[in-house]
Amino acid sequence: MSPLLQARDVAKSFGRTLALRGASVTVGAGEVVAITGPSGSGKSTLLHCLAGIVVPDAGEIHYGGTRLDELDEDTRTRLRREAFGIVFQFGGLVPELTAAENVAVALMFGGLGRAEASAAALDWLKRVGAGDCAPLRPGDLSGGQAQRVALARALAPAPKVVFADEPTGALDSVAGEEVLGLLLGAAREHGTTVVLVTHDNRIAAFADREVVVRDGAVSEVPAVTR
Ligand SMILES: Nc1ncnc2c1ncn2[C@@H]1O[C@H](COP(=O)(O)OP(=O)(O)OP(=O)(O)O)[C@@H](O)[C@H]1O
Repeated sequence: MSPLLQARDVAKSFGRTLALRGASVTVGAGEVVAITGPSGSGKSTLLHCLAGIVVPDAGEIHYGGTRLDELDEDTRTRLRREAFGIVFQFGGLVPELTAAENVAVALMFGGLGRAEASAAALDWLKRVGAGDCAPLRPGDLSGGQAQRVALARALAPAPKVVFADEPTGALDSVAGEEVLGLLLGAAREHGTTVVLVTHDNRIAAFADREVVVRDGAVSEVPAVTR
């Protein structure tokens, strides 16, 4: 499998807190990788560095042939919008927009016109079982509905990589596995690479590979034969 994403010796501090101290990880194209580890070990920070949301203090982030950490902010943001889909624990939806508009806006960033984007947004909401949510604003959605809408928004523009930070964290285990099933089903269908942070071993077991972060560094767990 050819490497698509790589963190090399990444360090990141927040004030006096050293969140990452030389973390390295390689993710292959089409691979589903779960980042696990104790609370506060640096999982989210590593995900944010890989996704170009946080710029490391030291080390390198490679995406394809591009040094993500060396791009200026505008270029990094553009690349993120074009190539990455991002799902956060509590959805991270824009509160003023309806569910359908939240998804449509992501498609319009990708170049679709308003009418096309609205139609495609509705299709995606139906695909993730959130068709009824289309006219509702995030404040009127349950946690599970918001997660489904966030998933539709992340997947609709056909990203190369989906980054998900505790994508099932706000859900009970049944709903969590369902949302994860939708994410992995869509990803495997399209060959999308998925990097997800989870503290839940059952969720991690669905990944191709688990990467464990401890004290800001990575110890990779070998691929499990299933
Ligand atoms: N924006 C920030 N400002 C200050 N400190 C931060 C920030 N982000 C992370 N940290 C600190 O960096 C360390 C690593 O945090 P991170 O969120 O990456 O860990 P985590 O493994 O994802 O934790 P959790 O499982 O609890 O979400 C923690 O000590 C955290 O408090």
